Amino acid sequence: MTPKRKTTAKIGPLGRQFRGVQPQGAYTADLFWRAFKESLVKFQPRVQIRNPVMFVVWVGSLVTLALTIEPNLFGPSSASRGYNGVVMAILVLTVWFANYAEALAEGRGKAKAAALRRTRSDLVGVRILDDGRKQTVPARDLRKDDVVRVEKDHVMPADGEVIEGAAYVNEAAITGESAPVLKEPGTDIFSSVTAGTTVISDWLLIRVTTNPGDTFLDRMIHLVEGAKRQKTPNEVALTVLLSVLTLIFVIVVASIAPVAAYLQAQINIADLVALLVALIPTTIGALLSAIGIAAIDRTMRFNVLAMSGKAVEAAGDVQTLILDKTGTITTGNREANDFIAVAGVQQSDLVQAAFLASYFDTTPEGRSVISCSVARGAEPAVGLDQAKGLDFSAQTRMSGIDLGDGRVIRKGAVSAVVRHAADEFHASPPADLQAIADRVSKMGATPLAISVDGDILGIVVLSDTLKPGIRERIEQLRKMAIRTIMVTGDNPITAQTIAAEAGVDEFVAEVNPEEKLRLVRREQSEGRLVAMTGDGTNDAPALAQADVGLAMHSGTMAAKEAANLVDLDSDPTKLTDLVAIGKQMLITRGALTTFSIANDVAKYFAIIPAMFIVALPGLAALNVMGLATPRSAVLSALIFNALIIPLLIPLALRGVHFRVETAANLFSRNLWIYGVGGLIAPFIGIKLIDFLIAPLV
Ligand SMILES: Nc1ncnc2c1ncn2[C@@H]1O[C@H](COP(=O)(O)OP(=O)(O)OP(=O)(O)O)[C@@H](O)[C@H]1O
Ligand SMILES: [K+]
Ligand SMILES: [Mg+2]
Repeated sequence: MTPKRKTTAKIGPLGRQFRGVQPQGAYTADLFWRAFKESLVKFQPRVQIRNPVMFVVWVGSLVTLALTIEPNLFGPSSASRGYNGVVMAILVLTVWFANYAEALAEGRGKAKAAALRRTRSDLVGVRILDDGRKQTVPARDLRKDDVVRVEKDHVMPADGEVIEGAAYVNEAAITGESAPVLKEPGTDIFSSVTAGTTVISDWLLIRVTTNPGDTFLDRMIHLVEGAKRQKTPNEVALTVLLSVLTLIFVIVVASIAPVAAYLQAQINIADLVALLVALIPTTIGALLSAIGIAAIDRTMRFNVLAMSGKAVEAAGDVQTLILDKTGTITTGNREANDFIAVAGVQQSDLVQAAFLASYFDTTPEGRSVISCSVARGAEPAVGLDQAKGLDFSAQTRMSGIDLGDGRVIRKGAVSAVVRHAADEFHASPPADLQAIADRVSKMGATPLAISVDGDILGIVVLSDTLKPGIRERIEQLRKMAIRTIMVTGDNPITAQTIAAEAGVDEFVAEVNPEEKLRLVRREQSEGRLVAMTGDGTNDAPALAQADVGLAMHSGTMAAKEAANLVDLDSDPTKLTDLVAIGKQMLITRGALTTFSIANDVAKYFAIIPAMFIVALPGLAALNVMGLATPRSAVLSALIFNALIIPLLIPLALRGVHFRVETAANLFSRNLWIYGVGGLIAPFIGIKLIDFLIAPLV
């Protein structure tokens, strides 16, 4: 059992139509300055070659550099040194803008990674040797199974498991959440500690569970830094498409030279380069990687760690969302608030049995049963010291106690307790039990049956409430054509009530963790991309199988390792935010690709007539923009081509405005805005630039 119970029901972007609620990480002057330095480093050929579109521009700037030095390098040319030099300068600027966009997108991740590195660099641990001696060693010398003692105000040197002591730990360095967490031995979650967190009271004895380099902190640094950032599948596909487009334009432009020679039209190589750069999709080529990095950065500001860009991208394409009932759709603070005895049983006997059944039950449900039963007069019985507790498990759906006097008390899902009574005591359930349970379930509450030696005394009512806003969220998911499936270990009637209240498309009740895995597989076999959340070790297989697996940081290490996203706030409803972030990234990419390609059409009308005006006066008809001179036409187109990049950087980093609507609506709206807008903008922009620079050239 894991406490995915968060009292706060945070409703993120989707609930507020995404706009204006993105976490604000301001771009500081320092970030701009760092990005500037980084952008210069990116001029290296081995960086440029990774982006074929911009690489062509980069090569173009070398060619025009050569022409600036020797204008007649490729044969007699009417272009002056100065003209070639200006073309070169604009091309260098174009490459630089692309470098800057990427550097700016990477900046925050790098800054965060640097902070995490600092945390890691000065970690030391006090190792306890077999003979009991203490030895202070740097964290990098600690190995799996070493035992270390961590005192108040010390930073945890390694990931580990508490084996002795109890202390409050501040995990802010990792999770950003400064509320201290109590760590103690013996529980799945509360006994695991993370390197980089600080003990703020008492002391702990820790058994190290990871070797240096494998800690969660190391993994975080690795991820955040994106050092080995891999292109996502869609990004690769788009890069290939843009490269092919670029190659086609290289061939087209190269074939202009012989045509011109045949027509005896003298054309300048610098103009050919300019034409090529204007035609290839430089806008999206320059901004593509920034869009992807910015999306990962945005998940990070939501306090979600993405194991890869692929996970964020997949979130945008998800078609099925598998959501837990308790703690995801409902607040998960299931509270015992009533006891209903079956006919012939005293209410006080039921209350007392419920109390005893929960005596060793440390789950929130168990503690709640204790406090409610104590309020109604239950009290510890004699002989509890010889009693043996039975922990709750999602498999058995029961918990309980075996008392010293031989009594066996059980509490759990009604079907589980009925089976237990039949199997162990050959007892059949009271006649009115099912009716009481169904009545409770119909209200959306969870009935727990209590049995003593197979006699079922009645029902404890665990009530739970829907998270505020969850219904709206699910409605929005439906509008985006995402199927929602609620899974729960609870009984079918409670499940149905909650499912109806929340408005999910489907629900599956009485599931155990293996069935979650099967459900993920079933959806995938029907060709859908599946997302799910989880926190327990039991959830790990399903998290690994899902296309998007979001693990809770409060969960077990196994779950976190299996998932491709980890929520440091442990708020499972964030899955819906991640879908929004992923979708927004895909939409931004699509919109800017449309814009980029539409944009290039206009430049063709500026440059072609300018190039051939002398040889083919008839082409003047193409000069629809009425640009001043051939020179100013080429330069205006090129300047516009460069300037559009920085103008669109904010949009690339922020993402285009995202609204919940169907894919078809979205597509046609974006086609209008970015397609038609992309067609018109350069006509205006180039004309304006031409007007400004005409007197100068
Ligand atoms: N502490 C407990 N002791 C005994 N029975 C419990 C306890 N907690 C839950 N149960 C019973 O076991 C069932 C299954 O619990 P489980 O945690 O697997 O699922 P759930 O919490 O109901 O749903 P979800 O999968 O949405 O979290 C519950 O519906 C309830 O009937
Ligand atoms: K272009
Ligand atoms: Mg549960």
